Amino acid sequence: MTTLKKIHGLDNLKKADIQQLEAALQELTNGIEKLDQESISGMQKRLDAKIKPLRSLGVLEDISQQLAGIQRTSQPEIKGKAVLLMAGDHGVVAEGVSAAPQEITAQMFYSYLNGEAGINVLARNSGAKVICTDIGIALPLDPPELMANRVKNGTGNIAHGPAMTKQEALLALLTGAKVAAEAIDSGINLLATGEVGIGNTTPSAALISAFTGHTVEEVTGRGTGLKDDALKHKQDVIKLAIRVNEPDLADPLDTLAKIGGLEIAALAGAILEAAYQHVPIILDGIISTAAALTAAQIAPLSALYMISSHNSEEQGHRIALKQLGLKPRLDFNMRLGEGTGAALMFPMVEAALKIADEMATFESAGVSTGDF
Ligand SMILES: O=C(O)c1ccc[n+]([C@@H]2O[C@H](COP(=O)([O-])O)[C@@H](O)[C@H]2O)c1
Ligand SMILES: Cc1cc2nc[nH]c2cc1C
Repeated sequence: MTTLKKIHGLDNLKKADIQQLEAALQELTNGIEKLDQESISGMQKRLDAKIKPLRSLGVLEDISQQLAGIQRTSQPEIKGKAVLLMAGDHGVVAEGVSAAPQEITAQMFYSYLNGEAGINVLARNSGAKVICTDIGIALPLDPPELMANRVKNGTGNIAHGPAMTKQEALLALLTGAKVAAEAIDSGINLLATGEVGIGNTTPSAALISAFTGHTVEEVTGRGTGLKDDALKHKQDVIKLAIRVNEPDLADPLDTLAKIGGLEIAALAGAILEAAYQHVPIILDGIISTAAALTAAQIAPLSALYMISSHNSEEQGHRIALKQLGLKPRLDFNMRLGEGTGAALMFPMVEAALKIADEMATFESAGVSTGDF
């Protein structure tokens, strides 16, 4: 993995003050462009010449066109794939909002590094790397270098106060951007989002409720497996968190800092960086999509670079996708997170480009054309 010298004008994010971090984010968001329409039309022409009724490959054709628009060529290529897995803890677990104990975040982080978790298996299956970042685990890690990107040891308890300061949220976001930029610099040009963080379906639901206007009940699910009573309690905690913190909904960074999470901020930054660098990014489940919503609130054009994957069992995921103008493509009753749903989408994206590259045309195959 390469280490970039500068990220949006800054040499050392940790040493930057809030104005410098704000300026870097501004530079990042201002640089996100629309997709290239000429390349999209060029891809559509290529697809329309293939031996099939027009548009008969449906979503595969949509994906080919999106990739053409993103890469700004009618001949897009995938050179390398990676899941960016961000790990962070949540002070709100003290309220009993998760069925799992907090130490699992750190324990699972080692499993990812050892290549033995669900995401490692599915990423390997698709020939993708898993790039793991501790952005805010609560426990110390060994060796300490693993904590190089950590912003703080978990968020504050949002039932009592803000998750992060604005400076911490900016730092987490730009660190996520840096991780994405390093991956892209190493030759990766198809990214996917992944995360681990016990308790993180709580801030995800809070953000989705804040950004979509849907009720807390509509967007809150059972996470790792809460029973009925505990689900009702989780909803009450989320309502309390929104009441106590009074996020300024017109200011996405304020909302992210007050009721979000460190890994959510890092994923939002990674998504913005992917868009900035004309790289498509596949979204995983509810936490990834809460990050994507945050990114789209900061820079609406970033949504054009997102590819949806599955429909998480976690209530609220579909609502968040809809707000982004996306539909789930796989319905596998999954709710693991880590990027597992997104990793299943890698072969679909590659299949879409293979159609454009390998399928015969009416002319090359000598197949008759007609009104279809
Ligand atoms: O991706 C999803 O849609 C998803 C749905 C439910 C749970 N998770 C994972 O489970 C953890 C969060 O669940 P919880 O109950 O602790 O909030 C976190 O590590 C996520 O990766 C992930
Ligand atoms: C075991 C376990 C694995 C996970 N991976 C992502 N979130 C998780 C939560 C738990 C509880």
